[in-house]
Amino acid sequence: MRIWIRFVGSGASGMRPKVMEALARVGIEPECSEGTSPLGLGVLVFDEVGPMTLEAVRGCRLHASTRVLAVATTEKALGEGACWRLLLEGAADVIAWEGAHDAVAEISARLERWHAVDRIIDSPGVQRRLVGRSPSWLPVLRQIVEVATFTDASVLLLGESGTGKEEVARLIHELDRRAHKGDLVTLDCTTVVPELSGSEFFGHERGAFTGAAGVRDGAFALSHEGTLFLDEVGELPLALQAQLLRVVQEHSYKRVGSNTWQHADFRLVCATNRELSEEVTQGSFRRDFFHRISSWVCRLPPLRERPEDILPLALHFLRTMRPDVELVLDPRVRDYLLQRSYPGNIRELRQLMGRICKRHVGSGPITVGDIPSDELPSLEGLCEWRDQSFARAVQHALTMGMGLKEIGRSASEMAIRLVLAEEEGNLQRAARRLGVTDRALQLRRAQQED
Ligand SMILES: Nc1ncnc2c1ncn2[C@@H]1O[C@H](COP(=O)(O)OP(=O)(O)OP(=O)(O)O)[C@@H](O)[C@H]1O
Repeated sequence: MRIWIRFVGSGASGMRPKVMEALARVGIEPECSEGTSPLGLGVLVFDEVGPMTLEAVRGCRLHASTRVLAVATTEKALGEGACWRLLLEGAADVIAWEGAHDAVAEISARLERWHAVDRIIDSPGVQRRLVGRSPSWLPVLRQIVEVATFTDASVLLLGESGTGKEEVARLIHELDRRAHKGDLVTLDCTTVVPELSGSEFFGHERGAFTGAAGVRDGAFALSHEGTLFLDEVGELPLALQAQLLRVVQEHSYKRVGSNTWQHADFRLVCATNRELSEEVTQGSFRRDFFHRISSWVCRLPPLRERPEDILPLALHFLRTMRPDVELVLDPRVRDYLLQRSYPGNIRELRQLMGRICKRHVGSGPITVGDIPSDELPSLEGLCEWRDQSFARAVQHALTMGMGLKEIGRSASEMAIRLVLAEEEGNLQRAARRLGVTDRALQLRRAQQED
């Protein structure tokens, strides 16, 4: 496992030999990252949460793949809310070296777990299914992978339509490590008919009701040792939520028309695009049921919060739709895809790429003529269309109290991130696209961290 380490402050630097030796004893030999941009997993040792420490933690946010464990030399350094500040600035966890029962064991346990999660994320199984490396998406994906692989917790997926909830449910099932894994059973709660819902969920005995000609297994039995995915769980009627309380908690239930308890061992994954906690407050969703389905809540970001993923997703869809040829996007099409809004999120982008693909002929780049005519911006609206999202972002920054310097810095930081994502981390190509030299781009990134 390759990790980096950085010491901030004289007190921390003074501890360097002691820390390095202790880590080496458990087989961790980190590379010192002073002056370079840290990439991947790492440890930041500091003696106080001052501007230098906060800036160093912030610098790690530049690469979505970087994860930093902040280690205070003393417990005192974490007083007065300092650890929360570090977390909010981007640290993945915070511990104190002194005062910890066994600091090295704690560091090593965390790094090993994060490393295992990152390896799973890099595996073809995950990469094929869920594309994206943006700073808004990667932490969410890490959570999903961790909870799916290392726990049996039920998961509640929240997110707008088309953000990938069903795709994530499939991944959770795939990553489940049970030895004799059962099936993934999906039940769309919008299609559950109240009169038949009992049978749908619990199954029924022969003759339980008119038309029940034979014994039938319900969703709980079918998902035994597997995963039960309740899609659109926000649509479940209140009365049905009450009926499901016991089985969701204790995993035992009775078939309709039977007095015998059955047991089903399933992982529950629920999804909704509704704000369930608000519905709980309003009384339109049961509080007790909400708590039982939400031992782990995961909010999938809308596509507008992960602009760096738009082009990688678009190229991924092109590859799946036209596996015979490596299609590329003309710069103006790239620009169009980045400027456009996607109320239907990833599904909308996928559909758009499907339409573009159908119009495209040959094996050359996709050009503006491949964009369906009803998708084109009107001439009058063209300037506005191009400027709107940028203006909105600047407006937001101003509302947040950011000044010209910070706005300029954030804009170039974003441009660098977008281009690096598009160019799959290739510095030379990114520098060419940004109109700067490789060296200038490297310096720019280093400055952003200092
Ligand atoms: N990260 C991703 N990488 C590649 N494809 C994705 C990704 N996320 C979603 N998709 C694709 O986008 C489409 C919509 O995803 P999905 O059906 O999972 O969304 P959803 O949130 O469940 O939508 P809804 O709430 O409308 O049911 C699917 O075709 C899915 O394969």
